[in-house]
Amino acid sequence: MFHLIKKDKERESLRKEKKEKKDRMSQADLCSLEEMSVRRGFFGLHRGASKRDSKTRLEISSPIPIKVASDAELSLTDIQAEGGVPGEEGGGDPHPPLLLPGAEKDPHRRGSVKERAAMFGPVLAKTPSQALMDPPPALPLPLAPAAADGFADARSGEPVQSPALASHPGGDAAAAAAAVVGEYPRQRPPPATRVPELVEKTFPGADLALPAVALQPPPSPRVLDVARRDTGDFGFSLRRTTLMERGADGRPCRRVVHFAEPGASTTRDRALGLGLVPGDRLVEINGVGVESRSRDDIVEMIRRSGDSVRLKVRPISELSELNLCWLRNYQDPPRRGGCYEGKTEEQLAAEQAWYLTDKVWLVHKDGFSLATLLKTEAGSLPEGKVKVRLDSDGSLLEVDEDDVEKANPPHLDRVEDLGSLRSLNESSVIHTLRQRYGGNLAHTHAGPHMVVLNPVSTPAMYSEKVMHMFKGCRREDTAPHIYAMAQTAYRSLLTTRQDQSVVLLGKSGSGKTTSAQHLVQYLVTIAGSPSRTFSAEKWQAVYTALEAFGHASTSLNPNASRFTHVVALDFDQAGQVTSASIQTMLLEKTRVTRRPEGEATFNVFYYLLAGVDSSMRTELHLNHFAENHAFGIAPHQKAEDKQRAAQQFSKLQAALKVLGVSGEEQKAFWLVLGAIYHLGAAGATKERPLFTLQVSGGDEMLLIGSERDGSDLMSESSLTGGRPAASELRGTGVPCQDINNQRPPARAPAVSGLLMGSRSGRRWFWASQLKAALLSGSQSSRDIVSLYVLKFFSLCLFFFFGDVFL
Ligand SMILES: Nc1ncnc2c1ncn2[C@@H]1O[C@H](COP(=O)(O)OP(=O)(O)OP(=O)(O)O)[C@@H](O)[C@H]1O
Repeated sequence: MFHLIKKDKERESLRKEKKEKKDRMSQADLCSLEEMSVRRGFFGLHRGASKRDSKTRLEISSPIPIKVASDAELSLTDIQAEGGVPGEEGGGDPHPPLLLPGAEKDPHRRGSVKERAAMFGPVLAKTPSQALMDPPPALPLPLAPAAADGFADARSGEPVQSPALASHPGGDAAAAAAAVVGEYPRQRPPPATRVPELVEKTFPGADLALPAVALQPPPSPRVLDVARRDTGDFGFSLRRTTLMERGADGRPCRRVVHFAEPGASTTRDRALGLGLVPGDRLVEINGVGVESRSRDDIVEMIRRSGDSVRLKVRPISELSELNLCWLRNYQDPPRRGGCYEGKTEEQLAAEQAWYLTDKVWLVHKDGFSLATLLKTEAGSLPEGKVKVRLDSDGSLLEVDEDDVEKANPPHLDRVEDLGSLRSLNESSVIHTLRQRYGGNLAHTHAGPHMVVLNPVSTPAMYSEKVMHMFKGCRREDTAPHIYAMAQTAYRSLLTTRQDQSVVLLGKSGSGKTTSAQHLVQYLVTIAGSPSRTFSAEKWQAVYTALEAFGHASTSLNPNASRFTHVVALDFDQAGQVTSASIQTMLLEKTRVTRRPEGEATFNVFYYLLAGVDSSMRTELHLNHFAENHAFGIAPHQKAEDKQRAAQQFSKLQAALKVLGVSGEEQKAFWLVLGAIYHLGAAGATKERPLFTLQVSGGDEMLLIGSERDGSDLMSESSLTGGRPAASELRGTGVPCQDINNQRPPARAPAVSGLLMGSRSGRRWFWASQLKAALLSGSQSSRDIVSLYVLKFFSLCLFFFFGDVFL
C-alpha cells in the first residue's frame, strides 16, 4: 500500500540499476513499456517521472490497460519466479537448467510463460486448481493423498481425483504422485482445497433456532475528578454528536450525546493520566445528570465548577473494548498483550464445567443451533452417527458426526481474536462475529488478519482523537480496529523499512472502500506530510471525483464502486507521506451503454441531469429528457433524489476545482457526458448499421447508429420519402445530409466529433479536442476525472467502431 522512498544516493543507484535492466529488456518488454509511457503521456500523468516533481501534486496514475490474454500468453504459474525450475538454485542439483529456444544467444531471454511451461512437459500445463476443479473421471480410481485429505465435489459430495494423477499410466495414484514429485523436486504439493459445501440438511420437528445475540449490559461508568489547570481550563473538550440508541420501547432512535474527550493539545499519556479517552460519553457533572441537557448548560456547569470538576462518563459500546484496553494498559502496562485478562477461579470452574457438558453446534440449512452431545453405549448407534439434545427445545436427534461442530465456552463469545477460540470451526467463528456485532463491535482480529463487519451507520468510532490513541501502539497493545491495522502496517514500515500492503477483500457492500479511506486517513494523519504536500482536502476531492465517475447504485450496494483501485502512499525516511497515487483498473465501462436491469448507471449522469445550471442545461439540450433511452440513462424521479444529486453535482464541481480542473475543462466533461446522453436518447445501438450524416458547411462527419434509420436525429419536417435528403440535426439547427450509402472510413481519425449539435460550433470544438487527445496521446489532461471522461468518450467510440481506442 505504501512505499518507502530511499535517500537520494540510493535512488541514484536504483535509477542506474533500472536503466541497466531496461537495456536488458526484450523487445516485447520494451514495446509494452513504450505503450505504458504513451498512455501516461496521453493522460498527462507522470508517476514514474520524478518523486521530486510529484511533491507538488497528488499523483494519479493511469489505469492498467486491460488486455485479453492471447493463446500465447496463458497465465500459468511463473515457475522461475517461484523457484520451481529444476536446477535453478542450489549446487549439485541433479537436474540441469533447461534452456528456452534462443536462450543460447540471449541469456536474458525469459520467453513466454507458455514456452517456459512447455519445458516441463504436459503435466504442468494444467495448474493444480484447474486439475482439482475438473469433473471427476467416469471410472473410480484410487485417491491421491491430497484428494483424500478432504477435497470433495461440492455438488455430489464425492471425493474428486486430480486428473493429473488419474492420467498416470495404470491409474496408480501413489506412483503418479511419486512421478509428479520426481518431476518437481522442490515443488510443494498443492494444498488440499476444500470447496465450502452448501448445507442443505433440515431436522423436521426440531426447534433449530440460531443462538440468541446476548445483550450486554452497558459499560460501567467511571467517576473522575479533574483538576483545573494553570491555563484555567480542565484539559478536556466537549463534542456533540448523534447516536442511534434503543429507546424505552426498544425501538432504535437518534439521540444527541456529548463526549468529554481529551483536548486537542492533550497528549495521549496526559489524556490517559486524566482518565479520559475518546468515546467517553458525559453522564453527570458534579453529581448532576446531564444526558438531556443542552451543550450551553453543560459548558456553564463546567465553568462554574471550582478548582476541580467531578465527571461521570461511560464509554459508548463501539469503543468500550478499546476504552478498557487503553486505560488498562496505561494503569498496568501489559507483559503479554494489551487486553489480556487473567481468569478468576470461578471462571475457570465454569469453563471446566462447560467442557464436561460437551456442547456442540448442530449445523443445518438455516445456520447452527446449540446442542449437547450425549454419551451413548458403544454399538448402540449406527457407524458415523451421534446423539444430541437441542438446547432450544430439548429434542433428541440422531445426526451424522459431520453435522456437529465443537462449541466454545460462553466467555469466548466476544473474543477479540478469532485465533483465540479453543475450537476453531465455521459455526464458532460466525457465532463470535454475530455476538460481537450485536455488541456494536464491528472489528475482530483473525490472527494477523482482521474481519470488519459493515456497521452500516456511521458510528462515532472513527475520529482524529481515536486515531491519536493508536499512535505508536503495537498490534497486541490494542483491541481490534481498522486504525490498529493501519498502525501495524505503519509500524512495520518504519521498523523493517520494507513496503507494506493491506488488501481489502469482501463482497460488494461489505465496506472495502470505506475501510480503505479510514486506512489512508489514519496513515496521513499520523504520519503527517512535509509542507502539506498531501492534504485531506485533495484526497477527499479525488474520492469525490472517483465516486461520481466510477460508482453506481447496484442491487448490493447503493453506492458501489465499479472499478478496482490501488492506493499507494510514498513515505520518506522520516516516515512522512511525500506523495500518493491511485491506480484504477477494471472499470465496468459497459455500464455506460448497458445498464443492468434494476440497477443504475454511473452517478455522474444523475448529478449532471439534476445539477447542471440553466445556461449549460440549454446548451446541452437537457431541458427535455427522452422517454426511451438506449443506454438507460434517465434522471431521478423523486424530488429528494434529484435534490441530493444536484448537491452532489455542486460538490463534484468544487472537488474538480480543488484538483485544478478549470471551469472550461469541466465544461468539456459535461459536453462529453451530454453527448453520451444524446447518443442514448437517439437510440444508438451497436447492432444496427451505422448511419452517416455529413454536417453541411464543414468536413465534419457525424457517425451514429440508430435503431431506426437515423431519422430520429433529423428534424422530421425535412424528411423526404422516409429518408432525410437534406435536414438538420434535431433541435440544433445544424444542417446535415444523409450520406448513408458511403461507408465510414475504417479508421477512427475520420471521426472528428460526436453529437454535440451547436450553431456556434463550440461543442464540435470540444469534441474534436478530446478526439485529438485520444488519437495523439499528447493531451495533457491533468487528473483522474479527465481520464474517466476520456474513457467514457472512448467507450462511446468503441461502441460504434470496435476497439479503435481501447
Ligand atoms: N466502517 C464503516 N462505517 C460506517 N459505514 C460503513 C462502513 N463500512 C461500510 N459502511 C457503509 O456501507 C456502505 C457500503 O460500503 P462500501 O461502499 O465501502 O462497500 P464496498 O465493499 O466498497 O462495496 P463495493 O465493492 O460495491 O464498492 C457505505 O456506503 C457505508 O454507508
